[in-house]
Amino acid sequence: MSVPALAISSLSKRFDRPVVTDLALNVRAGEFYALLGPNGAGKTTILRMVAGLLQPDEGQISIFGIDARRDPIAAKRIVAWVSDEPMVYDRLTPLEYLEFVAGLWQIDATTARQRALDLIDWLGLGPHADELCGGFSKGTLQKVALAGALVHEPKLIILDEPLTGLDAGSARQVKDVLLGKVRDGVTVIMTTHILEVAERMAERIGVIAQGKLIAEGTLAELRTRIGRETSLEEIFLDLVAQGEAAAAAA
Ligand SMILES: Nc1ncnc2c1ncn2[C@@H]1O[C@H](COP(=O)(O)OP(=O)(O)OP(=O)(O)O)[C@@H](O)[C@H]1O
Repeated sequence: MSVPALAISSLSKRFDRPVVTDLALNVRAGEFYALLGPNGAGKTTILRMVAGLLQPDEGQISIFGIDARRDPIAAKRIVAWVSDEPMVYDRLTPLEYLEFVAGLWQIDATTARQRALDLIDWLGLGPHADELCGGFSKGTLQKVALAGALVHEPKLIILDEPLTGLDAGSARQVKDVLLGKVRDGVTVIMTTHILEVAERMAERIGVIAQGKLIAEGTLAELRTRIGRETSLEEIFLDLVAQGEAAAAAA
């Protein structure tokens, strides 16, 4: 069996209260995995720990067999993190920004330019290629940030609500780029509140409530679990209600 893209075990994090508790989660290499859950369930906290941006209190995180807590630099080399708050340099154009990021990864200039131009093309950033990022709308910035996260050709792409604030055309471009990456063998893990996106794009869906994985599977498996032929929205609401009732009873 191939090494999983992500293997999390016994992961816990508390702030003023427990936010992630004894979490186990596995994502296969090459899989498109959607993480769903109500507001405040702990999705971003989990993904920030995976991306090495937040220190867990306990637990193990393995990324393609690399112990991400012990060797965070090796893990970061193969991971992309795209947050829902895009941060790019205002005084650079998308091309300059992408070449700058490629330079940080020590990618040679010719390869960097080609990758930057490809990403600009795939994400429909061509019309803005020579404008400064400082003047961009949130949606355009979101696409530049995504391009920046992909320039080192990561094996695992982690996205927190990547489609928020994007118009239909931009959302389509981002979805196409992500599906293209999965076709090329890259693993994608994404949080979303747009259930239709999870339904259409993800091979497996994990449902988080109160920092725990309360259900996981293909849409068909989740349907079987609640025993009704219904929409993902109904399945989601049912599972979350069950998870919260179980947590309250514990
Ligand atoms: N740095 C922090 N300090 C204190 N509490 C935090 C911090 N980061 C997150 N939290 C709390 O942890 C809980 C989980 O937050 P998190 O952002 O992980 O949830 P989420 O599932 O991503 O929610 P949403 O769907 O609303 O984005 C929330 O109650 C949040 O207020």
